[in-house]
Parts: sequence; C-alpha cells; structure tokens
Amino acid sequence: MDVYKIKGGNRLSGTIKVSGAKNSAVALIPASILANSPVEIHGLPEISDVWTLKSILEQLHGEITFEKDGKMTINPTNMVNIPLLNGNVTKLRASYYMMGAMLGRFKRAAIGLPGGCFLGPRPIDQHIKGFEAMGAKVTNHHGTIYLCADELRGAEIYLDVVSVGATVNIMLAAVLAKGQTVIQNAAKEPEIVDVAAFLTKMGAKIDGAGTSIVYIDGVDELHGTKHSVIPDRIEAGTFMIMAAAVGDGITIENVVPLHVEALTEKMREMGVDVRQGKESIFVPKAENLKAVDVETLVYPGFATDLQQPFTVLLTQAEGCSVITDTIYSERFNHVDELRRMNACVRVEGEAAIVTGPSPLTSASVVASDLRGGAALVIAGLLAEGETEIHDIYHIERGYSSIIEKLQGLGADIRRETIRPETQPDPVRKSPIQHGHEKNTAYDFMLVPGQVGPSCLSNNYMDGSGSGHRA
Ligand SMILES: CC(=O)N[C@H]1[C@@H](OP(=O)(O)OP(=O)(O)OC[C@H]2O[C@@H](n3ccc(=O)[nH]c3=O)[C@H](O)[C@@H]2O)O[C@H](CO)[C@@H](O)[C@@H]1O
Ligand SMILES: C=C(OP(=O)(O)O)C(=O)O
Repeated sequence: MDVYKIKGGNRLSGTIKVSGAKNSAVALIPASILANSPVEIHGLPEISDVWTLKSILEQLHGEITFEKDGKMTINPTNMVNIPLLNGNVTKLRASYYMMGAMLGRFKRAAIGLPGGCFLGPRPIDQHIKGFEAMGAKVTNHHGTIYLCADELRGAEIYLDVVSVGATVNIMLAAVLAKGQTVIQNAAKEPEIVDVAAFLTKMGAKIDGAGTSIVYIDGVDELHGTKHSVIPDRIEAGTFMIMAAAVGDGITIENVVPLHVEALTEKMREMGVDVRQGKESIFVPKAENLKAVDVETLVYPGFATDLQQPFTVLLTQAEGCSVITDTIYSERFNHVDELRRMNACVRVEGEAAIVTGPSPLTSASVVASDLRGGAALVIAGLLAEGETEIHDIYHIERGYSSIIEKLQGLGADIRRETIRPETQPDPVRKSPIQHGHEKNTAYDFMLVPGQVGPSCLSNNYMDGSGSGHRA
C-alpha cells in the first residue's frame, strides 16, 4: 500500500505546469468511439481515470496507443459492443459517458453504474431523462444500466438541475441522432465547450456549447480528427491555493486565467495579489490573509472541486470564514482529517466554518476523495513535521505527476510503500474503498414497465456489430 509522506514547512518557489483537463479528457476518450476513423488527442493528463478509460475502450476492441507526452491515438473502427459490467466502469465517475457514446454508436449498451468520488448522492436521472426523450429505453437491472433504441431522435430536453455530466452525455447521444436536439438549462463548464469543439472537428453540428441552451443537429457519420485538450482549471486552482498557502512566488503555466476567475477574485479578496498572464498566473508570497465567505456554484461560479483545497487556505486566514457547497452538500469528508492536523473547522449543514489562523501539525490522514486528498497535500506542505496520506489512489485519479511537480518547487514529498498493518483504523478509510465497491449513482432506480436485459438484440452479448452505418 502506497502513501505520500510530506515534511511540511518548506517555502516553495519556481514554476509549475498544469496538465490537460481531467474532466475534458474523460469525455473526449469516450466521444472518440463515435468516429469512423482514427482520432488523435494531445495533452492528456497521465492520471488513472485516463488509463481506466483506455482499458474500457480496449475491452471493446478499440486499438489505442498512449504515449509519454500525453498523445493518445484511438482507432475505433473495429470496436464491438460488449457489456461493460462492474470492474473498470466502477473506478471512475466519467464511465457514465460510455452510455451516451455507446448509445450514439451502437444504439444499445449495458453499463455498470459509475464510481468516482463519494460526495453524497450523485444521481444520473437527468442523463437518463435525456436518453429517454431521444427514444431510448433505459432500465437499471441489478446495478447495470441497459439502454436501447431502434432509432435515436432529436428532442427538446430541459435539465431539472444544471449538470455537466448530463449535458455532455446528451450531446454524445445526440450527435448521430435523427434531427435536432435542444438542451435547455445546460451546464456551461469549459470542458463542455472543449468536448463540443472536438465533436465539431469530427463533423458534428453543435451550437451554443458554453451557454445554457445547446443545439445539436444530428449527422449521419463522424470522422477522425486531431485535438488538444484544454488545461485543467481545477489542477491550476489547486496550485494557486497551494502557492498562496506555502509559496514564496510561484508561476503556474498552462492556465486559461478566465477559467479560474472566481477563485482569483476570492483570493484577491483574501489579500493575495494574484497576477494573470496570457496563459499563466503568478502568485506572490501571501501574508496577512483575511477570512472570506465562499459559495460553490455552477460555472462560472466558484467550483465545488476547489472547495476542499480552499478550506485549507482559509485555516491560515485571520477570522471566521464560511464555505458553503451548494452543489454537493455533503462534500466535507476532508474536514475530520484537517481537524486531526489542528485545523479549527466544523461542518454545519451545507457549510464548513473555519476559524484561523491555525498552525497545522502533521498527522496520519486518509484521503476521502480526489479533492479531499489534494486538500491534505496542501495541509501537509503547511504542517510542522511529517504527514502521511493514505488512500492516495483518489489523488492519482486527477493529478498527473503530482509528486514530481511539487518536488520541482522544493517540496519535501515522496511516495512510499508501507506495511498494511501501519494503515489507519479501517473506520477512517475513505468511503469508496479503492474506487471499486461503491457506485455513486444509486438513486437511479428500476422503473416498472421499462425494459431489462431482454431488450438487447441477439448479436449484442457476443459482441458482434461495429455500430457504424453500412
Ligand atoms: C467527470 C466530471 O466531469 N466530474 C465533474 C462533474 O461531475 P458530475 O457530472 O457528476 O456533476 P453534475 O454537474 O452532473 O452534478 C451537479 C449537481 O447536479 C446533481 N445531479 C446531476 C446529474 C443528475 O442526473 N441529477 C442530479 O441531481 C448532482 O447531484 C449535483 O448536485 O461536475 C461536477 C460539478 O461541477 C464536478 O464536481 C465533477 O468534477
Ligand atoms: C468530483 C470529481 O471527480 P469525479 O466527478 O470524476 O468523481 C473531481 O474531479 O473533483
């Protein structure tokens, strides 16, 4: 079992480069199966979510190469439709994109419920609502979602909640559907714009991505293309927070400053002189941080994915801060771990109340989820003594080469294999053990009258049929 060991107290400086966006990458890879010729994606992050999706596509007989510089070539032409049950799909949230992509290509799919970070309930009812509006029959049979359609037809879909996953998934299903699909109350995240740009290069007709109404006119086929993934705004934001916490002047490269505007403004309100370049951000040494209140919102609001790392910065600010998560009201599993490190934080309803400044001290802590883990890394860099972080597989779902990148700034951090008996008490283990056991979309229930596995055609289970129109 591997852990991170961090000796805190070093002031960090230098330049750190952001990788390609996880939340784009995990949609672009499934999207590539809609093409009838090879696709090349550049700048993918080397994270476990990307490796898992590569394996999923290989399960479907996709021919894939993934090179060191983040270039992935996907030849989807000989792919076959095989049920994706448990295993890989439960290791990440974004396996739900295989639903839209496979429905688009094969018109049917059987896919286990997704995994990903446990942040409280993470239903996928809006994805299903979209697929059904397009004519698919969908059912949940013992934790496997079965989807099938004789023909996918464009539809008007109003999302009851603004959902990144549902917006992208409906786009994936709609690009090869007959007629026009309109997504109302769509999410506007930059990753959605990136996926739309990719699909457009493949020949799709999409308008309005990045606004609350997206129009998709179905086409007969999509072809291969080349695409570079946008920079990861959450990784960039994590580095900005870290720089304000322990930096003596850090330049963050490969950032779109507009994508982290809400964080930038909050940091400035705290007294951090964040300086924006064209594709970089400089965070000078920050002193006398002031407490602020923060509310997470859909983009362009303050990202929920930065709430947990930001909580650590608030422990260093003078006064009382309130950070409310309106997207995931239970996203506070990191708080108990931070308290073990001497942070003065408590959870009240949908908010964490942070009183500072508190000098942090080292402890043996458990990463509850991806960004909770990133929060502990920042806390470890701040803390006196050696902090040991367990369940780091969460962190490695989303941060590419984190150890090497932080070492490059002067951090004393290393990955070490420890004996299992030195692990923390099992009750403090993260809610998803190794990302496999718990799926997070548990409240999409079987609806009586909907079809089950029997809707699958005879040639489905044996994997025949490439899905491309003859
Ligand atoms: C792989 C990926 O891109 N993950 C991101 C994506 O997750 P994900 O796509 O899962 O998040 P959504 O945008 O769908 O969720 C937003 C809110 O809508 C609710 N909801 C969502 C779908 C649905 O069918 N029904 C429903 O009620 C969710 O419980 C949540 O409260 O956006 C989240 C919110 O920015 C980020 O934290 C995740 O990093
Ligand atoms: C919640 C996150 O990821 P996922 O949706 O993949 O679980 C995240 O990136 O912070």
